[in-house]
Amino acid sequence: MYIVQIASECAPVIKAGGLGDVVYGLSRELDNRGHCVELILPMYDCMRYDHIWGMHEAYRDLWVPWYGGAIHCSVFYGTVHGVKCFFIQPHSGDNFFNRGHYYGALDDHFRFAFFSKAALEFLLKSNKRPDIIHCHDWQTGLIPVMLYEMYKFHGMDRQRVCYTIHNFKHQGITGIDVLWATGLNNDLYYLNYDRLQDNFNGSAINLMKGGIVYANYVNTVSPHHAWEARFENEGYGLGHTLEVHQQKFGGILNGLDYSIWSPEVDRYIPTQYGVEDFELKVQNKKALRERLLLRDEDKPLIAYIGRLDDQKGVHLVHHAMYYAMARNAQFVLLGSATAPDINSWFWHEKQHLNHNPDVHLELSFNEELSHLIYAGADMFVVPSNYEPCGLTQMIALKYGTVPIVRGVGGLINTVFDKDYDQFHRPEERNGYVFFQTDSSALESAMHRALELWYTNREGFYQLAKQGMRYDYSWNDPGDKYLEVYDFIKA
Ligand SMILES: Nc1ncnc2c1ncn2[C@@H]1O[C@H](COP(=O)(O)OP(=O)(O)O[C@H]2O[C@H](CO)[C@@H](O)[C@H](O)[C@H]2O)[C@@H](O)[C@H]1O
Repeated sequence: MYIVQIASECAPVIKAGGLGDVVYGLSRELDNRGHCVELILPMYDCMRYDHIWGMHEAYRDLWVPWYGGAIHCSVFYGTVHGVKCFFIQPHSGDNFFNRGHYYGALDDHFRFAFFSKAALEFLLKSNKRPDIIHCHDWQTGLIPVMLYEMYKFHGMDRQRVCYTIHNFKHQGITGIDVLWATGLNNDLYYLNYDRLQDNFNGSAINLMKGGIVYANYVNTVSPHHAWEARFENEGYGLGHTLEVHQQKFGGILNGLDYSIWSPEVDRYIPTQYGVEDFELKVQNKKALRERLLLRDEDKPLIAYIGRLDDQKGVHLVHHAMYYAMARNAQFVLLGSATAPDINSWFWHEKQHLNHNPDVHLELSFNEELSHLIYAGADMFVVPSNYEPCGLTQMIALKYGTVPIVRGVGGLINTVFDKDYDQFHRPEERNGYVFFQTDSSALESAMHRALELWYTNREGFYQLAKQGMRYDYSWNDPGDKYLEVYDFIKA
């Protein structure tokens, strides 16, 4: 099958979070199975060019219609660790992708609407006719809309779209100007409840809703979150739209690329290990402590890695840090915040705890360090408010780092409580789960994990090894996406 993925991220060249991992991992999986997979991405100034091989200009004069005129673009081609990628570079005063960051500009809706338009225009002009176009999140929500309302009439009538939602909170709610910019124009037609009109703001369009309405198949990234999005408030206002389109909506759990995320082959950790030689893991704990100048004593080490965002339950992350200290454990945090208040809160904490030999806050994005933390920590907290899938708990499991998670979204599909899980036998359980959003709920789960570490070390290691035996690779999700593609293919 010929599959083109269109997305705003692809790890490790462009990674702000889990979207990048998934776009890369799924593409590689499908490629390994013999399918032809190509990616179309924006050519950001700040992406990691050191991960692109053989970059060269592949299409010189791509003129992308935009408002009444057209924007001149070049398309570059290169491979990212084996995955074929096209990068779109517009030459215009708007500097859409030369902002020094991926997201967070005031004109983000225009930047990614332009990207969506340019990606389709590139497919059209270069005569690429994939069986499946797979696009992701609000940034590419307009792709199925433009495909079915415009490009279909220019010879792209056999392309089918799978649309994956990684985060319902960010939907791309914007004014009708975007319709005029992209040439969809007819605002009365699109500003309709059955099409792009936002479900709550009648004069705004919602790009994610457009993706849901027009795509041939829509999914979010775990079965439980698919349920939450429809029946609880986790669809952030799109619940009714999902209800209307329920026959083409589902949940497919993300996978992990174990050629990158496995302690047996990880290039970024000093000592590789697996279930059989689990005792070597402690060497990475030592290396992590050395690197972060933490005291080397017989104490458990608890970690958090992730965006510092309301979604991630930052108040509980903060609480976990102080609870760890109160329980004579160590805590390492690697995260970055985009919201100024959360950012300054954690910088303040960092200064306050700077000389504490049991805590380290690393407030940056650091892919290499994240590997050492997964390998070096004993426990890993994920106290999210909501979590469509969550990759960090799955990575932690693979590294024998016991996850302590809140029971929401994909966390509930992947972590099974050692003491209370009712659906898995004791030897299949792999972590700790709590449900409420208050600090005592978190404390009770952390307490159970710490007690096991302090009073029954062998039992704790046994639990860690049970986690390592789970297979959260792309094997199974790869099958599921291919079933979807087969089902919708023309
Ligand atoms: N400061 C930092 N330094 C280095 N690495 C860092 C880092 N902060 C985060 N990471 C890495 O980024 C990834 C984050 O994965 P998450 O599942 O938490 O994704 P996120 O919430 O961004 O994305 C959304 O999409 C993904 C993918 O579908 C869903 O799993 C998730 O639930 C949904 O919210 C992990 O690989 C993690 O190691």
